[in-house]
Amino acid sequence: MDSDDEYTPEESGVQKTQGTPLQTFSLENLPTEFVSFLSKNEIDPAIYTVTDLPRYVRLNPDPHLTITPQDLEMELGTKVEPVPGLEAFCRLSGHIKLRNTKAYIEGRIFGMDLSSGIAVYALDVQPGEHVLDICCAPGAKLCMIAGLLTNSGHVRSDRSRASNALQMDITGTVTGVDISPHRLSTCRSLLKRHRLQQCARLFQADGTTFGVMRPSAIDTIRARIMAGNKSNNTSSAGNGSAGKRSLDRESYQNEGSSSDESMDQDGGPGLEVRQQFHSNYTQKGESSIKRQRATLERLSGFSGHTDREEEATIFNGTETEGSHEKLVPFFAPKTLRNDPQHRSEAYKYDKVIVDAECTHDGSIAHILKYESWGWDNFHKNFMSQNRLDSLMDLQRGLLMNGFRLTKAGGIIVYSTCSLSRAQNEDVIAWFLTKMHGRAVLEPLPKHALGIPTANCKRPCRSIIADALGLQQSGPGNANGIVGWHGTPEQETEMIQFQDHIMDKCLRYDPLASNTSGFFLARIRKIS
Ligand SMILES: C[S@@+](CC[C@H](N)C(=O)[O-])C[C@H]1O[C@@H](n2cnc3c(N)ncnc32)[C@H](O)[C@@H]1O
Repeated sequence: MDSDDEYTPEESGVQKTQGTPLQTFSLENLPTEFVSFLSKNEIDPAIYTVTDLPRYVRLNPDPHLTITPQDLEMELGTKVEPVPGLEAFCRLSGHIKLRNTKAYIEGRIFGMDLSSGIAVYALDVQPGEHVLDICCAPGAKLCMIAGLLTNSGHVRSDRSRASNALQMDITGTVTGVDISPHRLSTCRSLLKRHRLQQCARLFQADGTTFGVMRPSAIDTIRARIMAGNKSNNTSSAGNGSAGKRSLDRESYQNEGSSSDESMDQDGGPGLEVRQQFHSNYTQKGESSIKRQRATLERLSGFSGHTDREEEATIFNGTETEGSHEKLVPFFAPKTLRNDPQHRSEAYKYDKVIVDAECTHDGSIAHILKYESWGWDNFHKNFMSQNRLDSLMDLQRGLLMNGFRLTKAGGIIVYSTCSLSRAQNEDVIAWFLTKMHGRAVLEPLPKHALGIPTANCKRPCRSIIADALGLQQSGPGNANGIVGWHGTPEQETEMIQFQDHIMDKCLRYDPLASNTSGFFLARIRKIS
């Protein structure tokens, strides 16, 4: 829950604001149930003493809505420093309430933590791509994705004609899904305030079963514009302008990874971070896939595990064309409103972000707000036993469905603002095991922007063994839960698999990184 400024007490399930958050905080104020949750999940309560984390804003890159750091500094009356390497992000010195500022009301800035920005960069959004954001509300990441699709670096900043604006706005789309209608309303308002609504549509649905593929109606419009631009370009050869740019854009789409270079000649947004996160599907990637698959095979000892069957039992949705009910969007611009909602493989998304519902324990600012909002509300919202019991299943279901809706070769980013192992490394370990080589982790830079990350936690071996269908044995712990013990060879494979997850995923925590707590995994869908 990074965009704290987007959350009202009501959106957090609290009826009334009873004051402002404390600037100083004593650990003794934390409720007993929460302390026991932290202890059970090996989360250091000291993270809640870091109450002076820097605040970040992202400046709207739209030239009509932009503001310079200098002007923002004047308006806010506090130091505003651009974050080197992460264009449009600025660090604020003071604890300003952004909601009431002119820059915020006019859609010139977004409140967003750095770690969330890094999650979006891990998606490596390219012009023309179709992105799905599962658990999208209130919408900080969705707006950033929409901005990357419509304001790609220099392209929009010098556009001069209306037709050019249209052409830029439809080169890619983002589809947001959330279960909560009032959070989706906030998301819709954010999109409109920041004038990003042309490429975005929203659905109120359960992200574990949502089945609407990327919009297809847009293909016809795009083809028409591309054809028009080609002839424009021939007739106006030499004079630069709109036609030339549209061809450039077309070649970005055709050339795949080389698009980065062409985009960034003039300095695209977040160049440095995008380069750090960009990882090509190269020979090196392929050998890593083979290694991951072989490890799982050796570990499972030919347990007869069939991932396709498993997947079929998890999903009850169908991916075939045929008669189906169309889902009415919660919000969609005219161009995307009457989409036929094709269901076939060809309409899967290029990139999917699953910013999963979680216990939010890493979001310091949010947790500390309950000091004034009332811990009872916190307990009701996040700590009730029912919720905790079903949360990991929900996260697994969200990730599985995100995977299902991604095209082969596409990227899925899984993130949470929890620091618990169960909601992060364990979900990833379970998922990779179930996918048995059809999904692989891609490396994420441990020191992007020079921000140190915390060590990842060792995923639970019983969960991995269970997912692989391996027999659990041994004396069992105090609760009677029986652990897994393998042959010496299997033990080695198990450790390698756990190390692999710890090595490839990222954790930010307030003590190590001086950011909100955040977990991130980048997954490539192989087939
Ligand atoms: C961590 S917040 C997402 C923050 C958001 N990605 C952003 O950047 O602003 C988690 C969201 O998951 C939503 N959610 C919870 N259960 C869901 C489900 N089954 N399907 C879809 N969304 C769900 C919640 O309503 C909440 O808005």
